Amino acid sequence: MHELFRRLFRSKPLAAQIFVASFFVNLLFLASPIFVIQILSRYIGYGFDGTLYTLTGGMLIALVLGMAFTAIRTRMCAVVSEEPDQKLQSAVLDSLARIKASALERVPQARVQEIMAGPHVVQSAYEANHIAAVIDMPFFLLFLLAITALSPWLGLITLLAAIATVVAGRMSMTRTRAMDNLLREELIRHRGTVHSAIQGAETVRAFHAASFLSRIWTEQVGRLMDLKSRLVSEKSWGLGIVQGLGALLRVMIYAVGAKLVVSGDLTVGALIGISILSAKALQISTSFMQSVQLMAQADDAMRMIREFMNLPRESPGGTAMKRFSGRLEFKDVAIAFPGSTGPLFESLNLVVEPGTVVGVFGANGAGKTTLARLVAGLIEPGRGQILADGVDLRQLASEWWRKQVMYMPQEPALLNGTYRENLILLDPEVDEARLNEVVRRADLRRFLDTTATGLDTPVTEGGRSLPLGIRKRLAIARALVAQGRLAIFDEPTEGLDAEGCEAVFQILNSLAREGVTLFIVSRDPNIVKGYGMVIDLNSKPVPKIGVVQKKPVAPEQAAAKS
Ligand SMILES: Nc1ncnc2c1ncn2[C@@H]1O[C@H](COP(=O)(O)OP(=O)(O)OP(=O)(O)O)[C@@H](O)[C@H]1O
Repeated sequence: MHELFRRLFRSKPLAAQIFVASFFVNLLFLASPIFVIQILSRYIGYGFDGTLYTLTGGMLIALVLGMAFTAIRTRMCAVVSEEPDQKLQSAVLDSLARIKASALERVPQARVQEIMAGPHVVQSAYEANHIAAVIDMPFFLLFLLAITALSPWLGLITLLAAIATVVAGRMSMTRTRAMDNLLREELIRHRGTVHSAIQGAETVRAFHAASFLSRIWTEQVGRLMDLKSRLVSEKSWGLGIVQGLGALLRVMIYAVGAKLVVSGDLTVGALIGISILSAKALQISTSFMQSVQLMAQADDAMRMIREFMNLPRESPGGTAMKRFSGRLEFKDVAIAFPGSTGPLFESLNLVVEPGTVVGVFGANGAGKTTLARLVAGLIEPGRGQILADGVDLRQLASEWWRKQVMYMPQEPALLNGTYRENLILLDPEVDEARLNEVVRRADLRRFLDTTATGLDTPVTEGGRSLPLGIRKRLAIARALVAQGRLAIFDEPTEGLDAEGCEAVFQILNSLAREGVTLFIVSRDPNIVKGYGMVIDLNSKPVPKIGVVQKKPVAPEQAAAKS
């Protein structure tokens, strides 16, 4: 409800107009019972056709006006949610893009998906008809007053029925809300399993994992079905009560009303009119409760979204230097992941002059990729500092820093867009000539020539169906578009064929010649020969630093020397 008022009173004039329109919508609804009462008591009583025509004409005008006011109100209620819905959508997407990678990694993917779907839940709850249903609630009094004016006893019965509807709805809402939350948690777990089964479809077949999967599946689906059936019976209990109350109200109205008619305190026409009015009054209170229930679900979705949006973010501000030379300094850098018994590495102290080729070396799991991600500014050290030209990476504007870095991750992922859109992410203004040059350097031309639309071919499923070598080449090209003074290549030749490896050597050589600082994680002996400096992460917990060449040297030159 708080969110509804927030949305509604963002524009006070609009809120006032909606209330005025709602007043007329409800007032005009009174026309039909009045018509019934008048027809029954006047026309049937006196048989004068003029009365019938006048009443019918008036009724038709009221109907048309009622429809017009309803349409106007619906349009205005839709406006109430337009901007907040759009803002929520973009805030969620913005959070997804800006939350620190280390924080995002701790949220299960299935939960992130649920959070991303949250704005749709909120949107459905705040649709125009639900907003109108809540605003209609005060006008319940209008109908109650009309009934009470005709018969206080029947007014009291209607009031009691409406109170019972709201109380029953409230009780049902409290019980179903807790169950809804349980169901959501269970669904998130189940979606995680589904996701891993889809991602690992090949593994499931190759390792006969179907029975393993089916055990987990059966347990999860069993819990889900149990929760769903409890929820359905809870909801149908609530629905049953509401329907029962509706029927009970009709019975009571006619039973008490009939007695009043017989005793001469009420006319038949008034009884039928009251019946219409009380049905409308009860419908207002029922719709109100249904909409409030949806809004409570939206509140839960909003709570999840808010928790997500409160996760630590990359700073939007920060320093953007005029020029970055490529000089890096590591001061007492240490990192440990939550749940691990000790640091992955610590006390990393090192100065990397511009143009140095730094090789990162270590066994599987030694922390090579972690170090590469630290330098790329994707994660932050637990202790110490990484300085770029003397400025801590944490103080740099992340957007600016990413443009200084040509980063090629070990497992490159693409976004669903075209190849071109993926390549120009860091520099959407890059000209065609440069793009073609980058494509040539990454040895992508041959592959692109096999496609009908070249760079404009769409990427689907994040590029997972593409051969690893092509994904790597695309990732290299994407990195090169940045044209920074620091290149971080994580296992650049892993999975590449001879031509691909050759293209990587050439790229590394030319970058080294241009004086770009190279940070390379690789076991490829041809690249290893080119290292000017080595960080050995096998030495635990303090990495060993080895200076292989005093001066920066390209891999190609080193290969020639050996
Ligand atoms: N986000 C994370 N959360 C928790 N632990 C992590 C995270 N990222 C990496 N690790 C752990 O840190 C250790 C080092 O991982 P990293 O990927 O840096 O190793 P690596 O040397 O690159 O390995 P490889 O040679 O297999 O590529 C591993 O034990 C890994 O499980």
